[in-house]
Amino acid sequence: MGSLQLKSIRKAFGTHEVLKGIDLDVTDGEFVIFVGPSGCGKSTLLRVIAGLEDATQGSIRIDGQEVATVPPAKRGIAMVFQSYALYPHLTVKDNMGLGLKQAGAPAQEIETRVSKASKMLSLDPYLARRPAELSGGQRQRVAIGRAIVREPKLFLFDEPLSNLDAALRVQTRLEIARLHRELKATMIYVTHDQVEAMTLADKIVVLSAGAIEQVGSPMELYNHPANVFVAGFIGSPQMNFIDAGKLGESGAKTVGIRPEHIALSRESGDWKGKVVHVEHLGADTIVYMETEATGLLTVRLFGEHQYATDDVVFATPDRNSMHRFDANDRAIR
Ligand SMILES: Nc1ncnc2c1ncn2[C@@H]1O[C@H](COP(=O)(O)OP(=O)(O)OP(=O)(O)O)[C@@H](O)[C@H]1O
Repeated sequence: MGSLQLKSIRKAFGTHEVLKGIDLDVTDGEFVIFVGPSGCGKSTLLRVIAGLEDATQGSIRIDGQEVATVPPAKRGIAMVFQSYALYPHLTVKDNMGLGLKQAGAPAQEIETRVSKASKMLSLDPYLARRPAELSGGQRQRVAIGRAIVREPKLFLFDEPLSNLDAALRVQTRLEIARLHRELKATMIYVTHDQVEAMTLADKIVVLSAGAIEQVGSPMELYNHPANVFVAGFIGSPQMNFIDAGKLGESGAKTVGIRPEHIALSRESGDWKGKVVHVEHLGADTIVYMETEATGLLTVRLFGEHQYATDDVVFATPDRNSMHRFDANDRAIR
């Protein structure tokens, strides 16, 4: 079991309030991802859950039990850090078993659990090595293995893949998804990476300046962002925002349209403009254009296209996919 309830969590460092009243329910087995701009409080929230920081106020319940005053080691939590935090002088096997050993588990039990985790993570060939003799990806797997052997109620990950190169990030991301399926464990994960958030999460929590902007499944956030902040934060390239007045849209202040919901033509369309830059990504082409009606517009086209800077083009938005926001930047449903 591993459910988590946060109620009115506040955290201040001196007079600087970093978390401004966080309420969140995580159900057993859920994969929850915290995203938000740098400094919004993601890591602090994770550290408060782990007990590495004390909340200034609020309640934290794990499986219904208040843990705000329970020390980190007794919360049934295992945390995986970006920096791996392995002991350099211990072998992989001893690094993985250390937590259990310190908790006084019998040697046979440690052996069994380490062996099971090392098979899950394909670490068997490296058990006798020390961290310095491993690649970054292997070290991160050891750090994950060390968390698994403790059989925690909650796994907490703080940007675990950000020190890995792009290919290894993808591979490790798939491994974490598989582990989540196999372990059916509750996981809470902080990342900067949109793709990680969209592909791993059951539920994404979007934070800004210490408060929750929206909680929802990846597709809920993508299709129904609650406000301009979430609309601009989720999705890459970013949603286009256009002054509603310019489009003759009454009742809205801002209209949002995602780059993938705009069609381009050389002959005709709603907004005439000029291409200012083109990015050829192989599978996609990103066209940046300037139109009188909208200002700078980003358009994402599937496949290869021969548009070039200074071409005159017409953009047509898919009107059914437009988002409308009121004067308070809230979505109009
Ligand atoms: N120990 C501390 N003392 C004082 N201020 C702190 C401390 N830890 C964090 N902060 C401040 O709290 C705010 C939130 O920091 P936090 O690390 O939680 O943000 P984050 O969203 O994880 O950022 P990033 O994405 O850059 O890692 C920042 O303004 C940071 O400077």
